[in-house]
Amino acid sequence: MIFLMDLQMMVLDVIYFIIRNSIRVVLRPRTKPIDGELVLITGAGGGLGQIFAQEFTKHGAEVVLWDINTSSNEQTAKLVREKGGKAYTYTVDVTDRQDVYRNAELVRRDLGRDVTMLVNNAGVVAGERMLDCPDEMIERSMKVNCHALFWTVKAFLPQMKAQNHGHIVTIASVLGLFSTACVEDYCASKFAAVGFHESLAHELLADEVDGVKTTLVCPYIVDTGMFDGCKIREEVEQFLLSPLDPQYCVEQAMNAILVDQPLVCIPRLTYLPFLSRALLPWESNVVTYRFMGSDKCMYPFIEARKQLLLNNSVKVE
Ligand SMILES: NC(=O)C1=CN([C@@H]2O[C@H](COP(=O)(O)OP(=O)(O)OC[C@H]3O[C@@H](n4cnc5c(N)ncnc54)[C@H](OP(=O)(O)O)[C@@H]3O)[C@@H](O)[C@H]2O)C=CC1
Ligand SMILES: CC1=C(/C=C/C(C)=C/C=C/C(C)=C/C=O)C(C)(C)CCC1
Repeated sequence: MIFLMDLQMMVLDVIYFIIRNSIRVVLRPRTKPIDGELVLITGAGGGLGQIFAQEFTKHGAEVVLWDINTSSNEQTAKLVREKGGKAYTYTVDVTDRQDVYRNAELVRRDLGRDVTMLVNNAGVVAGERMLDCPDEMIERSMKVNCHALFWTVKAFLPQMKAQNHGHIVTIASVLGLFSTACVEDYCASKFAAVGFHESLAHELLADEVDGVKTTLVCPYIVDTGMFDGCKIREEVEQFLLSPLDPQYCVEQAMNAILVDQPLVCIPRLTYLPFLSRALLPWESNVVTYRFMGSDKCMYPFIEARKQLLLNNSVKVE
């Protein structure tokens, strides 16, 4: 009897959330205020990190900027301060867990308060075909895109849980939900990041830590330079899916974060290949990939990276 009542409640809840989320696509729910929050962004010196820092500042939050590259990180801080915001910079290699724990402690001591929002944004890609890819590059992708999530979450989640207040944001990728050829290191690490994030979100809910929110951000190609050269079929790119403007991508991510949305794919159209991967036979997906030119979309990207490396080594010599 209790089982049947639970089943009925569950079905009603499922229907309620489908309707609620469909309405939310049209009528955006009210955004939460984040003035006074302390937001830590990793990879803050990069394309998206720099814009995230400015967007969080616009909403009144203070930002702690972590990057392995001191000068680009300082550049982000400068942009934040020019906008009247408060930024604190730390040079951190997120793959080095002792460096992460040490700097987390430093942040706590320097600022005398806890980080309340963590944006795991640092990311890398090898940009080599599987068999040409040096082992160290594969390891680096796994360490930056996946292992680092464990270290930063271990460093900052305990205080969020203690206060029952916080937000963990993971910048993954659509390539963490479906894959394509020649980015094995990246796909493996981003699928892992998605798995990590979702399991953590379930853990928080199972433990009834309802004040710590989670948002998984999965963007398509963004024009930051990271995937320069990556190209699908011209007609599809032109009429359906062009690379995202970084500012647009971050604004969409912010919209999701500020309404505590658990998952956002940017643009929305990329939910489709995610669904078709799960629902259609493998071969059906393969023919779709061929038609859309997404089977070989990384070929020009890898060529461009090779060219870049060649030019750089020529310059060094
Ligand atoms: N660009 C795209 O097409 C897409 C990107 N994404 C994801 O968005 C995120 C941001 O990407 P984007 O801004 O384009 O990339 P960028 O390369 O512009 O920025 C990444 C930043 O992370 C830093 N970083 C790299 N390794 C470490 C490390 N070990 N410790 C600390 N910081 C590190 C980089 O420093 P340095 O420059 O010195 O290497 C760089 O400043 C990534 O997670 C990426 O995977 C998702 C979908 C699409
Ligand atoms: C595979 C695939 C597509 C192309 C996806 C591409 C090209 C994604 C690139 C993503 C990047 C570079 C993410 C970085 O994090 C389409 C056209 C959506 C159609 C269906 C399958």
